[in-house]
Amino acid sequence: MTPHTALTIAGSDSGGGAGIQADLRTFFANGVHGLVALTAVTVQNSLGVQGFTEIPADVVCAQIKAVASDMGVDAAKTGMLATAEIIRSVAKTLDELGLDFPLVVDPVAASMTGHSLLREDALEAIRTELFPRATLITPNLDEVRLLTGVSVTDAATQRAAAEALLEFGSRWVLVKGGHMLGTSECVDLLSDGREFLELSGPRYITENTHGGGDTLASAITAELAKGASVPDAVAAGKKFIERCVAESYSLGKGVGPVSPFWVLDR
Ligand SMILES: Nc1ncnc2c1ncn2[C@@H]1O[C@H](COP(=O)(O)OP(=O)(O)O)[C@@H](O)[C@H]1O
Ligand SMILES: Cc1ncc(COP(=O)(O)OP(=O)(O)O)c(N)n1
Repeated sequence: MTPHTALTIAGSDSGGGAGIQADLRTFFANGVHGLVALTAVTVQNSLGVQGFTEIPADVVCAQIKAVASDMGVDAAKTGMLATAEIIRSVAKTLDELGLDFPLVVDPVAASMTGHSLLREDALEAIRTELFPRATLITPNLDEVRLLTGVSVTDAATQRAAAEALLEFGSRWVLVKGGHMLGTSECVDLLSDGREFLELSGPRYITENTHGGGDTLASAITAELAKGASVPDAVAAGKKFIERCVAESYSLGKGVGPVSPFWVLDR
């Protein structure tokens, strides 16, 4: 049987923990065929990002058009987009394609080691060009602060952040709570402005969470590709990432990756 398809528009991580590497294995683990539009090649390992080179915007868009026109796209996600020019071109290409599939926008601004993954002005371009086209946006708390100025420290500020982010035009927002300090639970807040759904799970004690945001967003995208509603897709994605964090491992001298290997025993 031909599987559903999910497209990732994102950068490559030479360390294999995040970016398209994380997206493709998550798509596979969730039973969808992964398609790729590569935006940048990063030089990185467990200690951080040493640099990156972006792919020309017309080549990024040519990849999207090539797979969409031939294979079809059931859902798409964006990760590292590198430059404002790439972001504007991707938005235009999605419009040309009619954007008739769900779009998950993970507004990746920096690696968890603090290295920027965007050139100047690019986060603003994600906000203005992609958020209004997004089915769901999935910022972490650093990205929430950069985008809205809201510092999330508890449930009330998490809700205020969700409301502020929805003003930018996405249909749904997931304010991820992985970086909330002093909590024994990891609570992600999903909202469309009417419903506010708290997705709560145990906080595992580990430093090795590289690729966590990418893995969650691509697990959600895979579920959307198969036809799930946004709340069901996010609930499934949260279960998937929890297990990946629980089984994360050390690799290299710095931050290790979340683990997809448990799916082999399913
Ligand atoms: N230590 C942890 N234990 C369990 N789940 C976690 C942990 N850290 C992050 N998560 C979950 O992983 C996902 C990614 O969250 P977060 O770390 O906030 O974003 P990002 O990886 O983009 O920085 C969220 O669903 C979050 O709740
Ligand atoms: C190519 C690439 N894309 C995304 C990231 C971000 O990954 P990470 O630093 O692990 O942050 P989260 O996955 O936790 O958001 C990256 N480093 N490289």
